[in-house]
Amino acid sequence: MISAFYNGKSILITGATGFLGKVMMEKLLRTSPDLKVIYILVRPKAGQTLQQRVFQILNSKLFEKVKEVCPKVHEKIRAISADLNQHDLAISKEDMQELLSHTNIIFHCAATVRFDDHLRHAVQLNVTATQQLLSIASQMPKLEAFIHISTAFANCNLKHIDEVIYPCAVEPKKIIDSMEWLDDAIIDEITPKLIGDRPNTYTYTKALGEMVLQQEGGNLNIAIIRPSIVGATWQEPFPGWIDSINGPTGLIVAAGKGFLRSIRATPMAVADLIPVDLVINLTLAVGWYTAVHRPKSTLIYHCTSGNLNPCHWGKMGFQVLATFEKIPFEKAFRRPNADFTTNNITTHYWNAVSHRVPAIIYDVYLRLTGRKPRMTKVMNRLLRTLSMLEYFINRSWEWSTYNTEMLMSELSPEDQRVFNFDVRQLNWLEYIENYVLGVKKYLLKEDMAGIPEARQHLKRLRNIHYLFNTALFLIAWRLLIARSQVARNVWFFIVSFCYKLLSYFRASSRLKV
Ligand SMILES: CCCCCCCCCCCCCCCCCCCCCCCC(=O)SCCNC(=O)CCNC(=O)[C@H](O)C(C)(C)COP(=O)(O)OP(=O)(O)OC[C@H]1O[C@@H](n2cnc3c(N)ncnc32)[C@H](O)[C@@H]1OP(=O)(O)O
Ligand SMILES: NC(=O)C1=CN([C@@H]2O[C@H](COP(=O)(O)OP(=O)(O)OC[C@H]3O[C@@H](n4cnc5c(N)ncnc54)[C@H](OP(=O)(O)O)[C@@H]3O)[C@@H](O)[C@H]2O)C=CC1
Repeated sequence: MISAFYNGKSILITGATGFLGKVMMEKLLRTSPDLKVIYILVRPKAGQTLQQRVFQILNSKLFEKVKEVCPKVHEKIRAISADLNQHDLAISKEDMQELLSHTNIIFHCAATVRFDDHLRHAVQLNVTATQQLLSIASQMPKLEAFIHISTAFANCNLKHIDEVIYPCAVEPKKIIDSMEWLDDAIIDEITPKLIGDRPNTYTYTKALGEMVLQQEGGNLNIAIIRPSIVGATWQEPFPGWIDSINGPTGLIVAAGKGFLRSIRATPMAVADLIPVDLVINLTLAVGWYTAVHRPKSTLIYHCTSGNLNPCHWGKMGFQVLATFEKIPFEKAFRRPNADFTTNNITTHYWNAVSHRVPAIIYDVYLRLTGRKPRMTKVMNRLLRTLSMLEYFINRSWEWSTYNTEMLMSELSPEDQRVFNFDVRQLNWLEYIENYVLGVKKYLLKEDMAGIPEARQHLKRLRNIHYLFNTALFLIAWRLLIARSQVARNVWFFIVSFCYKLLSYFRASSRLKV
């Protein structure tokens, strides 16, 4: 039923070149190959035309399967030049006319997902662009549904989050207006006050974006999806696909390559990860439901795992490390062996001992061998990233999921299978193993044939590690016995004990002969 609904439709997707957008295009084309057209708003990027960007995406591994059912995928995608940072989204008059007269469904995925984006930029993309898209949508006579992708963390200042839009202290309109005349220095000064008890501009502006939908949605048929932390594909088009470094993925890379050795996290906090294909299945089901059933009010759907199938960061971290044993990453800096820390003192200690000192030693080695030092810079970036993510791995949230469960019960058995968003069916251990494998194959583009060499490399690193530790111990001991009578006495005791033991064994072996 859902597949049939999208056939013949003209669908507009923003953020189609991003992580979620690509998976959405793929699924739509695979399950509704007779859809009329997917309009995608794409901004030009340096050195690449729009067509080149789209061509690159459609020729990637992700789209291999879809070509079996929809060989002419290229003809179904119509890229429209747009920039969500610009007034009217910088869409040409002709393109705008085409969008206005044909679009049936809008999926608004585009956003800045950077946690530390400047408030002006985050407001422009996550709030003002949403407002402008709404205004465009309100002029579309054939529009059946406007589906907005928000985040489950838009209200992360609360512990229990319901499927409602929570108001922010300052009206979004006022924020949008003030961004036009305030200079950067003043914005920097007021940012902490505006974001209040949220950790960053991202979560704050996503919350403002929701308010804009509520206040300026007019008669539009709107629904909001709030996914938690989106991870690699679970099942479709194949397990483990991922091409984004955001969220846990970057830390999996850093741990697998041996840069990340310790991380401040609460092992028993819920890791509310959700596979990207599951998010997209729910989104497409919501698109269908919103257009066909036209609910009286804007429904919000939490796309989370914690209340139905919880997994904790401790279990997840453990499984990630276990997978590195089977499937090591290539050219690791050190052997993957990360651990969780739970307080400030141990975090500072391990950051110094496991992150900064090895980086300094390696940079000294690079300098001595005539190369440019770079490891300290890499480590500093990693530590900065860790500090940004820490907020989310030391807390647990509860999201109610009545609407999501209601929707599941509205689907036919066939739709429940094709657009499966039942997270209770997910086996975490299997999922995480496929995730790590997917990071290696699709993000790092490492060949599976290189695994034996990667194992050898890890063995060499282990030997270097033992050698280094032994040398360090001997140097420390030598310094100690030069300075302390007690240490000297202990040393003489150990040496004479070993000598006596050796003499005893020699004598007893001679007696036997
Ligand atoms: C038994 C115990 C075992 C322990 C084992 C440990 C194994 C580890 C596995 C599991 C660990 C769990 C980790 C959990 C992480 C939880 C994340 C939660 C996030 C929740 C968010 C809410 C969800 C959303 O709504 S939105 C999507 C999320 N958005 C993001 O993730 C964006 C975050 N990124 C940023 O904001 C920026 O990139 C920032 C601020 C972190 C860094 O900005 P900066 O300007 O300094 O640099 P960039 O140019 O952006 O990047 C520099 C450099 O860093 C790399 N990088 C970027 N992001 C990450 C990342 N997440 N992890 C690691 N590395 C990252 C980037 O690729 C660049 O590298 P280059 O080599 O320089 O190109
Ligand atoms: N990933 C996650 O863990 C989660 C994501 N979400 C939400 O899901 C949505 C998609 O996120 P995700 O796919 O991960 O993000 P990505 O960063 O992968 O993609 C963002 C998309 O927005 C586009 N975009 C950004 N700026 C502009 C602009 N000025 N003009 C036109 N397009 C622009 C990007 O285009 P370009 O390719 O040109 O950069 C890209 O297509 C977002 O709304 C996010 O808030 C919610 C919860 C978790």
